[in-house]
Amino acid sequence: MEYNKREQAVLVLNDGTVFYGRSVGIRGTAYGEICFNTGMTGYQEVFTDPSYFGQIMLSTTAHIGNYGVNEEEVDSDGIKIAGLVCKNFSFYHSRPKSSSNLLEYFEKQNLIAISDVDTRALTAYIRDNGAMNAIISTDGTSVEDLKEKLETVPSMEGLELSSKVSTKEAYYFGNENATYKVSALDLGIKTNILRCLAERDCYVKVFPYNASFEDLMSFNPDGIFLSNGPGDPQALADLGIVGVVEQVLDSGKPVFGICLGHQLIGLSQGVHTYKMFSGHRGVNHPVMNLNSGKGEITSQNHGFAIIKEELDNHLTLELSHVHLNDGTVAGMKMKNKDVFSVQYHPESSPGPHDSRYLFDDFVANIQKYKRA
Ligand SMILES: NC(=O)CC[C@H](N)C(=O)O
Repeated sequence: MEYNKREQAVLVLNDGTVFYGRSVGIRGTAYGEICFNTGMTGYQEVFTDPSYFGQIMLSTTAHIGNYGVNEEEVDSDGIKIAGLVCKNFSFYHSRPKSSSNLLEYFEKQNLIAISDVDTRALTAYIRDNGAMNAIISTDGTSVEDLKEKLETVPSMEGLELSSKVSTKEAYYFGNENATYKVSALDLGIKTNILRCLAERDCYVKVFPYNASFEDLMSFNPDGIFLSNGPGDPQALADLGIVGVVEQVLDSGKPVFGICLGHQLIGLSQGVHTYKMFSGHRGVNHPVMNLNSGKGEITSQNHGFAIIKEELDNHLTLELSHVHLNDGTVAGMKMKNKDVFSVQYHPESSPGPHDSRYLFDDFVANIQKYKRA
């Protein structure tokens, strides 16, 4: 359909603020927490990242869709965001490696999306007013009805969402003749993490979020990986998963945690998480590695974080990486164990590869463990 013939669409924020645009997905309404991602490229990886489940994605980059869709550039089995808000949506794309255009992809995957929104104003508004729920509608529902619906949408704080995106059955990833074996707890794992492990000679068995410690050990792993994922980490911990994490840390095997996995390691050691005023989502977040003294530009996607002060003089944990924009906890390690975790995304899909060394460090810990 011609661009200027697309139906009018509307976005309503929790506080009643309204923005208008045009529908560039299917007809309907979608709701969730609205969050902005500042990455200029990598939209398909972002849309399929399970950590975004339940969130309406606001893309600050001015163009979405211009390089189409490539079936290989996914981080899970399909789109995970609840809806999309963007400025210019491209109905035409140009790229030899693309298999279709973004509109067809949205239609196939049932995504509700609106374009032609003043995304600069909207981003500034959310940045100044903090994380909030929103609803977008492309089917003509009145603003009054949308406001009413919005009142019933739960806050992200207190929401457990790993159960909605985790695998139902355990599965294997990589080459079964690889040198190392890793058990991964899937709390909403991004496929590129599995690729990064497989590339480093690891054969991975991926377990559902509610796997027991015994399940994870049944693979006789040389190391354990705790994944990223959506929702409030405390709500997931309350399901009892924090007890499994504690057993994993006590096992003496090397452990690596990313994002939600990192937050769970903290919760298992008695430190707390909090909901950030405005999360970190993009591909240019500066982080300092306190051990090497080097900076790294990282890919990030989180709305919760570890309370930094609680790491001061902590019995078992110490700070290893700091976010240079706001000083928040970007990474930590256990004092007497080969256990470390980061709040950001070293698999960087999308994003710069500065932090891929963390996968090498994990494998080095695995080698050390196997030698001992
Ligand atoms: N990428 C992630 O794992 C996100 C973790 C958690 N859901 C947060 O928003 O902080």
